[in-house]
Amino acid sequence: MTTSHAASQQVRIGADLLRQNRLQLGAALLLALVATAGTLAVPLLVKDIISTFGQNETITRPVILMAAAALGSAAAAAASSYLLSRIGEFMVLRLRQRVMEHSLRLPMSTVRAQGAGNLVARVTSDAMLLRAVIDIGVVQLPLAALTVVFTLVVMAVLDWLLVLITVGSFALAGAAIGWVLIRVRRNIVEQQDAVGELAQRFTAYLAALPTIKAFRSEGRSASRLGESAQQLTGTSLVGARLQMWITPVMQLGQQVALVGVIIGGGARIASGDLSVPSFAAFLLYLLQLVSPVTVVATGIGRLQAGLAARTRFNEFFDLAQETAGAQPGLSAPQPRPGTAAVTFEDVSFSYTGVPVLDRVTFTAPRTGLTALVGPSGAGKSTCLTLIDRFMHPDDGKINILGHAITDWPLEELRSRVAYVDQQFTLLEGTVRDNLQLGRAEPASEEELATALEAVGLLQDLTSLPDGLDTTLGRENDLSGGQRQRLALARALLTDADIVLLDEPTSQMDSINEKRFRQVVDDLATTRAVMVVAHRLSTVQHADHVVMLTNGTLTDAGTHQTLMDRCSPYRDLVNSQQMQAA
Ligand SMILES: Nc1ncnc2c1ncn2[C@@H]1O[C@H](COP(=O)(O)OP(=O)(O)OP(=O)(O)O)[C@@H](O)[C@H]1O
Repeated sequence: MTTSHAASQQVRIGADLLRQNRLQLGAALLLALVATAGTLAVPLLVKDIISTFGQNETITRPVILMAAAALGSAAAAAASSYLLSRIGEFMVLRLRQRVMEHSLRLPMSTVRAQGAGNLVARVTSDAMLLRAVIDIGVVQLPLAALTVVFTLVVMAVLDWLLVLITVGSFALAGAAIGWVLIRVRRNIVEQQDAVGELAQRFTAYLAALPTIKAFRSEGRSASRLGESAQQLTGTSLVGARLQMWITPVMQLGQQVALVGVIIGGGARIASGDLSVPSFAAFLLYLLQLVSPVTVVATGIGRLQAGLAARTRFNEFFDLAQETAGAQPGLSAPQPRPGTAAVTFEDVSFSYTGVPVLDRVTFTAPRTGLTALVGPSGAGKSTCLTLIDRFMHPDDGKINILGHAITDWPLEELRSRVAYVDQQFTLLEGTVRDNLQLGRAEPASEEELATALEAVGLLQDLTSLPDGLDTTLGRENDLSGGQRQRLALARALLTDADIVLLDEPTSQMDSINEKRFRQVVDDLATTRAVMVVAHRLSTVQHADHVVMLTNGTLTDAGTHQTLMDRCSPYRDLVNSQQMQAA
């Protein structure tokens, strides 16, 4: 059963905005209307001033009115624009928060398929594009359209024939731009895909930087990245070639209108159908019309970009989150007494169609150390990831603490399983944050010290510049072995019933490996500890050994039983003893 957040996660800009910003949006709209009214009033006031000259009256009043209209309009426009920016920023904030949370709740396979860089591009550039929908679409565009209509109405009152000339000229330009805008939207989706692809490749190359440097591949890698950047540039240039027409075509429309209006207006004045002040006001309106008409034309282009970004967000929010397991609301199951910690029954699993585990059956008891051994690629790590439900078996049954794995709500399952992966991952955060990752409640100083002492890290970490509050990840990093021991201390600080350790001693020296064995033995007295290990010395004393070869179970039992009856295991042990000798 998947958590079907999809429908509720969709980006519904209109509904979202109205719900959360009703007052601010109303104020922004009102201020924008005031600004537009002020702008519209100015030419009429100019007409009054010209008429006043003819009547030999004082012009003080219309001049003051005109100045007040112009200044008031500017102030209202500024305030409206700030309010809109504010609404847009908060919408982008909420969207970014949702994208990041949704990304973290996706299944690992989906995150791998999407690529980290692609997800980063959503939070950065896609979110910025979507902001345009607020900046432009909510107030500016409707208001500009309204201004155009009002202006045309006032112009029609001044002279209907000249308005027909104006509308005809702009309509021709509009039709040409409409053709362009349809293509702009398609191009913007392609551009955003290319931005995601570039970010994805760059992130992957940065993650592999030590290898790139070690193999002197900076130049070759840079030129491959350059190719991705070139692809993006190619797509962006197609967009630029489309968009370059918008403003010139609008200006052309305006020039045609201007010439037509001047010729037509001249004829109308000569025939006595139009007064000079009205013609002056008409011309001012015509000049004023260009700005809102251009806002409409370019605004529709930016709106298209925002809507294209919205489509990408909706596709992203359609990705199903991790399966939640048991129905929400049902009380979480309790471990069944007397049952094994982990049971695999005929479990099969494949990565995108390639079989990795084939009907694997084994049991890990409730307490004690279970070792998963076998040649490289046998499927040992895959078994651990299935236990933490990062992935699902294609077939077979996995039971955890007496219940089918899917009967556990995901959160509950993971609170009962502590997992130390092969990369002994550290988060960018303080040592303390890293240690407490699996805990609901913060650990006391004493608990932290005990866990660090147990893995032999107390001295190393307390002598860092800020002790346990030192931030790891950028300037301060730990050695491979220290990372491994910190990851183990993190598992010690949880009260998980099952501890999964994937290659936990691969980077430890012999002193720390010995210490590790002691820690694991102590842990295994009260919990189930499952260890994947290549170095059999780490796990030879295990209560239970499970050997896998090529995705199938070879044998399971104590070390001695397997030595007696399982020749592949014997060979594995002997080959390591020979290497050690
Ligand atoms: N993300 C993945 N996508 C596709 N195939 C994968 C993925 N991870 C592992 N595999 C494949 O699954 C098989 C089992 O891998 P797994 O890591 O479980 O083996 P392992 O026994 O732990 O190996 P090792 O001891 O080398 O760590 C291998 O053939 C591997 O190539």
